[in-house]
Amino acid sequence: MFSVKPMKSPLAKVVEAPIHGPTIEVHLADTSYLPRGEKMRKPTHCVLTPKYATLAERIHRLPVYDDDVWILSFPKCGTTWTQEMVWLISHDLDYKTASEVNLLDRSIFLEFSAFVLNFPGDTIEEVENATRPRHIQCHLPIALLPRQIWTVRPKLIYCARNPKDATISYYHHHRHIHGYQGSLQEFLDGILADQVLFGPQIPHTLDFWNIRREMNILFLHFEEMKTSMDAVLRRVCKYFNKTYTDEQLAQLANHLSFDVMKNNKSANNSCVLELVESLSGKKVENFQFMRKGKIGSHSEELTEEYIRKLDEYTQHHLAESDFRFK
Ligand SMILES: Nc1ncnc2c1ncn2[C@@H]1O[C@H](COP(=O)(O)OS(=O)(=O)O)[C@@H](OP(=O)(O)O)[C@H]1O
Repeated sequence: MFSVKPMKSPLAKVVEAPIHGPTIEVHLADTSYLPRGEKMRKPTHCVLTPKYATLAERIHRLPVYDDDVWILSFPKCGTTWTQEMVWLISHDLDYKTASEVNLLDRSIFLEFSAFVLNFPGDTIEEVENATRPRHIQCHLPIALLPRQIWTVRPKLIYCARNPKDATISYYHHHRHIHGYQGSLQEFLDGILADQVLFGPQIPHTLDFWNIRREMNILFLHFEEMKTSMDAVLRRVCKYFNKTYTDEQLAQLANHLSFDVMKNNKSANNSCVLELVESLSGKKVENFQFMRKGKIGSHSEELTEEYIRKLDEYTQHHLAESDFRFK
C-alpha cells in the first residue's frame, strides 16, 4: 500500500517531539482504486509518525457505514468548529447531550492514537465500536483513508483554510502541544519543504476538491464560516436534510461563535491539553486550542518575505487548479 522512509531534514529533528516522536514520509503506492475526480493528481507523500505506520493497515481496512459522517481536514483549518456544527445540526440541536458528552467522544479523532506516544487508548477501536451514526474526524490525505469510503459513500465534509493562517496556527500548536523547540523561520521553511506533520496542506485540500462532486463532499471554508455563518449553516442543514427556524439557526450561530466555543469545556479541546500535561508532566502554558479564531492573523507574525514565499508556494500548487483559498 505504501512505503515509509525516515525524514532526515533538520526540521524532522526539531519536531522530534516528546509527544509524538520523530516523523516519517509515507509514500503512497497503489492508488488506482481512488475516485478519478476532476484533474486528479497522483497522490505523493504525507508526513506522519512511525506509530502511524503500525496502524495504517487497520485504518485502511476499517469498515465504513453509509450513515457515517466523516469530518475531513488538514490540521488547524477549523476541524473542531466544523465537528460541533455538524454534530448539532445532524442531532436535532441536542445542546443537552452536546454539553454533557465531550466533542472528542461525540466525533472521534480516528488516528489520534498514532500521534501520542504512550496514548492510553485506541481511537481506531473507539471508531469501530462507536454507536451509529458515527461521527469521525480525520486529518489523513485521501489515499490513506479507509478504502471502503469510496464504495460505501458515507457523508464527507471537508473544511479548508487559507494556508498562511493555518500555518501560523499550526506553529503555535507545535510549540505548545508537540513540544516544538525550533524557530518560526525553521517551521516555515519546513512547511515550504513539505516536511511538517500531515503535510503538505495544499495537495491535501486539492485532492478533496477534485472529487467533491463525484463523492458529494460538502466543501466548506473556515473563512466562510467566519464571515457568512448563516449561509454555511443553511448549506449544512440542506446536506443533512434538516430544517430549523431562523431563531434556531441564530441560536446555533451564537453557540458556534468564537467566544462562546472558547468557554465551552465540552467543545474547546481543553481535555487534550490536560492529556498532554499528564503525559509530558509539564504544564501547557499560554495556549488554548481556541487561540485567535480570526481571518488574516498571520499578518501579525509573518514577515513580508515569508508572506511572499508562502504566496508563491500556494500559487505554484494551485497553478493547474480552479480551486482558490478564501
Ligand atoms: N468557533 C470558532 N470560531 C473561530 N475560530 C475557531 C472556532 N473554533 C476553533 N477555531 C479556530 O480553529 C483553529 C483550530 O483548528 P482545528 O480545530 O482544525 O485544529 S485541530 O487540527 O483540530 O487541532 C484555531 O485557529 P487559530 O486561532 O488561528 O489558531 C482556532 O482558534
